[in-house]
Amino acid sequence: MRATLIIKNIDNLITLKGKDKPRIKEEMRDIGLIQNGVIALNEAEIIYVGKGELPENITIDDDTIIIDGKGKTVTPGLVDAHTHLVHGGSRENELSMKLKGMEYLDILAAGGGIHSTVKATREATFEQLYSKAKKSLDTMISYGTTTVEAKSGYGIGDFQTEIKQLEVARRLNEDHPVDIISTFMGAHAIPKDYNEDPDKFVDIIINEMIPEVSKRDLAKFCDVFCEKGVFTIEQSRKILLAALENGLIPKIHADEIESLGGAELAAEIGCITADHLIAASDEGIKMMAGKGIIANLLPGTSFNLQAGKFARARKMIEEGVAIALSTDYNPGSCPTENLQLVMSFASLIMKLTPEEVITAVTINGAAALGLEEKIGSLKVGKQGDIVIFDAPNLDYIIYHFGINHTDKVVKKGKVVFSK
Ligand SMILES: N=CN[C@@H](CCC(=O)O)C(=O)O
Ligand SMILES: [Zn+2]
Repeated sequence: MRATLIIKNIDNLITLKGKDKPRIKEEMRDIGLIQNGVIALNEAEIIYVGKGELPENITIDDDTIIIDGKGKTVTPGLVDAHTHLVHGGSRENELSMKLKGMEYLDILAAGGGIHSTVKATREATFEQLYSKAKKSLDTMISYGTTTVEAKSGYGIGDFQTEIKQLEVARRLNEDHPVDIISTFMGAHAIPKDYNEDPDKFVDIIINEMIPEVSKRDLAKFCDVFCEKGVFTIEQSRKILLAALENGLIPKIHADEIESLGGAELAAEIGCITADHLIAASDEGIKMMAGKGIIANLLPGTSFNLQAGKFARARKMIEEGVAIALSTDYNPGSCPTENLQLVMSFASLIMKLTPEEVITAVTINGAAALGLEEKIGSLKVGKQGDIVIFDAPNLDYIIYHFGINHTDKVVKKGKVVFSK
């Protein structure tokens, strides 16, 4: 078979070969490392992965792109399965408030935080949102991210703004090399007009918004911010059950700040992921393991909220919960697109091994988006999404933190970023 692109002499080729399922426990440390590796693609598809030379049945010609992997570490394209990609404005004005001791939920309750991004997002045109999000996608791809989840959630009471966000994401998915998977998050904050009767807003989400998003095929997932002062467990349950009834896959911002029982609810409903989980209870973690719910952890947010608390990733792995890692890129609690930095935080602070970290941002990230059969590992037949790191080994990428190690990014068989 003809190769259109090959990468050869790869010092460390991390394939993540193995089952197309979320990896748990010791599976998270089995990364399918090949030294002196070679990989061949035919257009968007991987046609060979091995050691040494290409076999004779893989042919090359003058048009084949040949990349030398000497001194490099090669991995599957990184998956960022939790972002608030499309939004207006930025919130650096919150830094001085935080430095004075004001906390995230205090800023939100005072009408700032998410509410100020809601205002900026409502005021922004489609084109303004598009070009701001496109810039972020360009940054993400430069750090090796090839698939991104993008939530709505900055329209809240204003459904047209939610739709505008989802339509921007849809257009960017068509125009930009990064694949974007959309999530409807109308339940991101209680609009001020419904402060006295939040259940009325929940009813609108359930009876009007979710059916319309589903009918217009604007999102694959539905998310809710289940948190003290935001959506209660009971309200979150209703919203996620309505999502299921309308064919949207439920996921949840769970136990980010307070231990409300979000992890338990994720297990009860059968969410694809529960995200954040900084304050998740022992019981919640056990229940997630029992039901196979993926923990999508966001250590960049813990770092930025200065809460001094990170999700108990080691405990989760011991209990058999599959871990994914994402940026949570958003203008308030985690203003960074840099997934490599998140990988370093996960190891240096949450004590994951480099092998567990790379599993979390590849095959487990893919599983967090229901895409584990298509992306997340380098196997024959899978999509050719690949990162070439200018790093001699995996540990180096994580240990040498805060800089961009990407040399090249291949998306669907095409070089889409080159240093
Ligand atoms: N916590 C809720 N949502 C985001 C923050 C959004 C914002 O502050 O604008 C999060 O995941 O942390
Ligand atoms: Zn979030």
